[in-house]
Amino acid sequence: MFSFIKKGLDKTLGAIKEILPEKVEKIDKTLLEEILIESDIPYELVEEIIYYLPPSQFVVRDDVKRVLKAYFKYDTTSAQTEQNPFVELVIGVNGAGKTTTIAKLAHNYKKENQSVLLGAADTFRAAAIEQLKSWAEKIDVGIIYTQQGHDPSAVAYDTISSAIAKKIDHVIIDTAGRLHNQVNLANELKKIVRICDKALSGAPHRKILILDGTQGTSAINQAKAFHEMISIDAIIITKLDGTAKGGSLFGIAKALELPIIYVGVGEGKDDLIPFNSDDYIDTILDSIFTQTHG
Ligand SMILES: Nc1nc2c(ncn2[C@@H]2O[C@H](COP(=O)(O)OP(=O)(O)OP(=O)(O)O)[C@@H](O)[C@H]2O)c(=O)[nH]1
Repeated sequence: MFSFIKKGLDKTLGAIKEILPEKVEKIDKTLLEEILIESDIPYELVEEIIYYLPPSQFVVRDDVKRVLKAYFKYDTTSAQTEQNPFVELVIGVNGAGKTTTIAKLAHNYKKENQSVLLGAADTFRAAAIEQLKSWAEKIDVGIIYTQQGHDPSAVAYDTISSAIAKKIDHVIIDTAGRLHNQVNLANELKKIVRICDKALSGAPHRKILILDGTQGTSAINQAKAFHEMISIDAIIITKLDGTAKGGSLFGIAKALELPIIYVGVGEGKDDLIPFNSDDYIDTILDSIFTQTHG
């Protein structure tokens, strides 16, 4: 797992190495500040991190770790997936990596010998339905879909009902990332949430927001808008492998006060790894300090 997060942070670690070619035992806070800014931690946060460090000009690994770790206090290590079916609603703007992430998530569950049914409730674009169908085939899981333009809530309802009838463990429902306008989108998402609850009281059990990690801090505003619409439960950051902005996770965790549950580190079905803030922070600190973790 450790090497997996390293794969996702490869470009970020490369950028750190440009600033700091040799690892150090103690780091000058001015240099640390530069590294944190370069990895796309929002500036106010960098200032805050520096403020919470000991007053001396040079700081050691443990000092930095303690301060960085505090930003991930919302993380949960285990998912509350005891409900059957466990219903997840996946939300995010087009291109964030929603479809791919749904496939990866489904593949993960399958690897744990759990059954999965997908619901193609992004009925706004025909391509979205086709793309999810093609992934469902590739990873060999069932999918409920309808024609473009049909009611997405009906798809959500049918998917959950079908999963209950077939005793399926996991339902993952795709949603539209964009409609004609923002109000329509909000209304549609709220309706889907209501209808899920009608199909199975308490569903959806987890509303997951997909954020593109290459967008850095600008993803935060997007996330806030979705959070206001339907109150998100957890975040997945995609394309961490494609960016040198690996530090943006601090900004996202702090601004949204939500757990980051997985990160996407590639385009394949196995490229979704559970997010562990200790591994993430240690991997970054390993590229700065000679002292190893543990
Ligand atoms: N490198 C990398 N690429 C990713 C990752 N996740 C998704 N992608 C790519 O990002 C692109 C968009 O992903 P989609 O899953 O189609 O995104 P979407 O949000 O469903 O977007 P629409 O299909 O436009 O609604 C695709 O080319 C994916 O292969 C990731 O973790 N790493």
